[in-house]
Amino acid sequence: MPTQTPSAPHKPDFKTADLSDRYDERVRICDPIFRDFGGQVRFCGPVVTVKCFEDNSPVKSTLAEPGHGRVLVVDAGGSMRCAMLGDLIAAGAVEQGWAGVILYGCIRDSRDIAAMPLGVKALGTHPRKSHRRGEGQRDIPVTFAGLRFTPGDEVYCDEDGILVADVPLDLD
Ligand SMILES: O=C([O-])CC(=O)C(=O)O
Repeated sequence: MPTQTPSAPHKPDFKTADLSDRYDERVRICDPIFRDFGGQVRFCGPVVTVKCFEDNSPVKSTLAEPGHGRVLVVDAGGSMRCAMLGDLIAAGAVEQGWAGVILYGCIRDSRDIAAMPLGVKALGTHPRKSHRRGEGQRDIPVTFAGLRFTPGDEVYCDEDGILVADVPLDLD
């Protein structure tokens, strides 16, 4: 067993395809609009949500908190006009033990983020940073890519996509 720091997310073995077959109508599946940018493609954990548009203040502040293996789901309105996550915030998320980020928007510093042990699913990349005016909401249900994410849902991500359940799934 590799040694993990206390805050490092547990990395379970699963395939979303198998979970879809096994749990069928008990799980919801995201429209396939995301690309993988993180060094960790398979990740899962309880959902924390933020909603913000071209202002990444709540992304930065939330990922600076202890992650406890959770996944930050960001409804950034699908903006393709700036990046809501870059290498510094992502490195902080790794440090704090977040399992990953699902971002309905763009990232930057993608080469650096690809080398980090963090799951990152996003729409694309953009060189420009976002505003930071302290605007946005946290811990509310968010809807994008055909799915509603509610804080406390469990999300499962891999190369094939994003699957959401109301309760943790038995992965054995
Ligand atoms: O600071 C930002 O807004 C995004 C960024 O570039 C980083 O996280 O390094």
